[in-house]
This record gives sequence, structure tokens and C-alpha cells, in this order.
Amino acid sequence: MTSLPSEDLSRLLATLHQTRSGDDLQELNFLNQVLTSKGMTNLLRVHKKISAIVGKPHSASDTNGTLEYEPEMIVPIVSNVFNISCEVIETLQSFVQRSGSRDSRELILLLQRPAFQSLLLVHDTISQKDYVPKLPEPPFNTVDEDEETIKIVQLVKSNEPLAQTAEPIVGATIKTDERTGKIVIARVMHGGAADRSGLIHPGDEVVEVNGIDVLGKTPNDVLEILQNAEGTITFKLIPSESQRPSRENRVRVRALFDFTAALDRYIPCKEAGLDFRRGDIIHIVSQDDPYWWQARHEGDKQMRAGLIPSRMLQEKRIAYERAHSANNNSDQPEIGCSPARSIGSLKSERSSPTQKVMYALAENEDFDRQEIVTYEEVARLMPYPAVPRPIVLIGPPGVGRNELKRRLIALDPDKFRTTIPYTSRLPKPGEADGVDYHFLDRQQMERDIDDGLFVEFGEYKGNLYGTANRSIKEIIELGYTCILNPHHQALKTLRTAEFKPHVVYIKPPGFNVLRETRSAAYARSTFDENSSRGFTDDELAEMIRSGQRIELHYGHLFDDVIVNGDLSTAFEQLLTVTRKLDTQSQWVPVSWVV
Ligand SMILES: Nc1ncnc2c1ncn2[C@@H]1O[C@H](COP(=O)(O)OP(=O)(O)OP(=O)(O)O)[C@@H](O)[C@H]1O
Repeated sequence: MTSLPSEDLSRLLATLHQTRSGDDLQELNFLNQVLTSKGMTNLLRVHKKISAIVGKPHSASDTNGTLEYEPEMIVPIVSNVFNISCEVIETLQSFVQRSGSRDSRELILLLQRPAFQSLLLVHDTISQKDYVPKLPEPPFNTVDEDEETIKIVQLVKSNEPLAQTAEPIVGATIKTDERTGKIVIARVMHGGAADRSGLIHPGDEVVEVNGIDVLGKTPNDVLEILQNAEGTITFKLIPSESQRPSRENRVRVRALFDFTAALDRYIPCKEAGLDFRRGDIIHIVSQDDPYWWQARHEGDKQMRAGLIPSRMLQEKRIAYERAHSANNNSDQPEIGCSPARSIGSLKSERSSPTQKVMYALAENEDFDRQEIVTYEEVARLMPYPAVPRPIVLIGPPGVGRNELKRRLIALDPDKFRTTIPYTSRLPKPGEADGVDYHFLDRQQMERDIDDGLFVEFGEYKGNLYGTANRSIKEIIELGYTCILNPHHQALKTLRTAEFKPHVVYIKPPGFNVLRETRSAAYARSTFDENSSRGFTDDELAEMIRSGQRIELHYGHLFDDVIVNGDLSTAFEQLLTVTRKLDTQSQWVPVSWVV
């Protein structure tokens, strides 16, 4: 017990021991275990250290016996060191590419160490005070765009009893500035509503409270306005010179659908909406309203936040749309541009009889139709040269994924590799195990498939074929970039934190370009394995249709799209993607970044 850093905790434990009795014994034991655990002890130590840095308690207690906190003693110079470190790494990486500097390479490795990056993240969390509850952002209609020096802050009135100062109401005191005669914020109580907002600071001049001009009023007059206010209180303030940067919500999401505010009949204010396209990275600034979040496009620091539908709202309306379209199969109300409508319409679409089925995967597109995609929370993943991310080429049959993969490996076999498939069929003359295929007996392969050891598999002419998870892992662990061109349905099993794939969609160009480029290159149809003829017009049209279906169902999972019209242009673009992955951080699902 002596090792516990807090006297309060010791007192609490002593009380617990006194109250140990009868029915509650199990809960008390559990509580005792939690409180005396090593994790809790460490947590308290960290808390104590942070408190010592961000706010020093006065030695004297106030009249209620609670400790007061002075404004922060140490103000962080910046609160985004993690992002800065990412930029530094990117700069160093391009420098290393040019100069081959060993020192810079070593510095990159040091900066990329998980422990160091965690330290930077903790620094940002503390300096942005992200560990305290968040309050609503200012409402749109009160933001005065022309007056950059004015800030609008909305606080929730506390339930504490009123006193002679504004403190118990919003956690801040006010006074008349002796020099200017204006009402200013005198003090911000640590942990109070004003402090938690991160938007009110000592020295800020109060211009209005709940729309009432306070010019010429005394602090008591202002207190009266506060006392009479209900619910939220809106302050119009002129920031003091020495204002600290405001705290920001750190959530970034990838939009998985298109949104156009002007087409949305339910948005509270169309002008306040933020349009986005599927794949855009969005910075969520406030999630306080359960239906309408406030957000910016990532990187648009200057732009005022706009309204976007919350995850819950979007899910609800897609579910509604689906139920409605299933019920009456009629036109839907125009509410945004969710993929659901088009997904529904696909149900009647017939899949082409000419489509080659090399991997006869059980079609489970119905499952995909049930999935409701809205937003995916993302974070930046730094390039990690020792563990390159696989590149997954997705596209309709015949579009050229094999050709692009083959060219990449031929260009740099020391960098790019692909997997060797497994099969249950017997080796043909001249075929060697582990070179052309890994040969496995059918029962073993079936067992492995059942055990989830294959990212994709299928049956062709009575034999099983598949790509094993371990084949991909081996290539990654050897430090090669694994190039894969699986069936698009394999994305579900491939797109995990374990593989962290970068998904590139190889898109067919328009029909005329498709026909011209393929016939000029004497391209061989992949629809008919028994002949080496070119593509028929029907096959080319099917390639385009099939591509559209894939985009519709899986488009939200694509990191890049390359149109494969002119082959050398497409290949150059693919090379650019591979260089980007080597040198720049990428947005990936947040669960991939540990
Ligand atoms: N941009 C292009 N211009 C001309 N010919 C191309 C182009 N891209 C690919 N081809 C040719 O088209 C044919 C089919 O390409 P490829 O085998 O790479 O398709 P695929 O996407 O791997 O098809 P599948 O998935 O059905 O095996 C090949 O003869 C290839 O050389």
C-alpha cells in the first residue's frame, strides 16, 4: 500500500476494508483488485505528473474546501508534434532517396519507433487537453465571418448553486478591466465548463452574453444575465493577445459515400453543408449533434466547418431507403447520394454468361448489399520499409491486372513479388512443387480452407485453387512488396490490420479506347482459355459492365484508381503509387495503426 501514489486512494481502500460485508463482498473484492492493480497505480502516477505540469493547485482551499487550479503554467508551443514528425519523416525519406544518407535513414528509423511515436501522440493528447470532456462547437448562424477577431463560445450552464461570481455557472470569473473599463474574463477554473471548452481564456473581452451587449455593464449586471439564462449560454468574446490554440477533435474518417448538401432535403441549413465524394478524408470537428456532425475536408485549416450527416443518420436513412425500395420497389425520396439506391437496382441485373469463372467463389454479393457503409475512421500510417504493404490490384476479368503485375515484377524482381498458388490437382509434367504451384492433397486443402488459412479459393474443373495467407505473410516478412490480383470478393479477407493492403482499382477505359488499345496490342481474350483470339465486342462491353458492378460494391475500399487505357501510362501510374507508398504516410483504418 505504501507504493500507492495517492493518499486519497489509500483512504478509499481503508474505507473499503471497513465496509466489507455480506452480499457486496464480491463487488468489493473486485473494486479492491482494480484499485490496487499495477495499472491503476501507474495511471495515478501519470495523472499526478500531468496535474503537476498543466495546473498547480493553490496551497489554500476555497471556501467549499475544494482545491482551485491556476491557469496552465506551461503552454505547449505546438500541439501537433505527431503530424510534424510525419512530415519530417517524409522530407527525410525523399532526401534519403536523393542522397542515400545513412544518418538520415537512421533518424527515420528512430522517429518511426512505436515508442517514440506513442510519446509524440501522448504529448499532443495532453497539449490539446483531449482527455477532458468536449463541449459543443459554436453554432453556425452566430459565427461572424467578417470579424475574425471575435469568437463565439457556447457553454452549458452548470447545475451547481449560484453564487456571487460567475464561477459556478460556467467555470470562469469576470471583472472590469481597470484600463479599458470593459468586462473581461478574470480567471478560468481548471476543469470547469469554460476550461473544458478550451475556447475561453483570461483576458478575453466579453462583448455579448446571450445576445445582450455588455458594454457599460458591471460584472454584477453580467452575473444577473447569467443567472437568468437557461440551458446553454452563448458568449461573444474578443480573444486576448496571448490566446492558446484551441483544442480540436482528432477524428478523421474516410467518406464511403457521396454527399451533396444541396440535394439533401433534411439538412437543417443547406448553405452550412459540406459536400464530399466517396474516398475523401474528412476531419470531424464535432459529433455533439447526434444527426449532423460538423466537419472539414482534411487539410482545409482555414475553412469553416460544415454539416455532414452523422453515421447514425446515414445508417438510418440507408436502412429506410432499402426497406422502402424492397416494399414498393418505387422511386425513392431524394436524400443524398447513398450507394444503397443503386445497389438495390442491381438486384435485377443479370450477370453475363460470358464471364470467365476461374475462381468459382460462392457468390455472396447479397451479403455486400446488406452492408451499410458510411464512414471509416482512419489514421495516418507511416511507410515502414522493413515491412512493405502489399499492393492489391482489383478489376474486372481481362482488364490487365496480370499484365501490370507481370511488368512490375519484371522491372524490379528484388522489390516486387507475388504469391505461388496452392492447388489440389496433381502436378503436370515439368511442374515443380513450390515453383508453379504448391501441391496439396484435397482433404488437407479443404481443412485449411475451413480453418480460414486462405484469403481466396475456388474450384475449377474439379480441382481446388487458392492463395494462402501464409504465402502473403512470407513475402512481407522477407521485405518484398507483395503484388496480388485476387478476385474482388477476397478484399473482405485481405483488408485487415495483418496485411494492411493498398488497394488499386484497375478500371477499364471507355468502350472505344478499350477496343482500340486491345486490338492495337493484339491483346488475348481471357474469357476463353481454349483459344488465343482477341476480345470480342461483347466481352469488352462485359468488362466495362463488370467493372461498374465492382466499383459500386467495392469502390469504398479502393485507395487508388488507375484507368488502363494506354498500357505504358497505366504502368507509370502504378509505379507512382508504389513510390508513394515507400515515401509518404497514407490514411488507413484506424485499427491498423497501433
Ligand atoms: N492497356 C492495355 N492495352 C493493350 N492490351 C492490354 C492492356 N492491358 C492488358 N492488355 C492485354 O490484355 C490481355 C488480358 O490482360 P490480363 O491477362 O492482364 O488481364 P487480367 O485482368 O489479368 O484478366 P483475368 O483476371 O481474367 O486473368 C493481355 O493480352 C494483356 O497483354
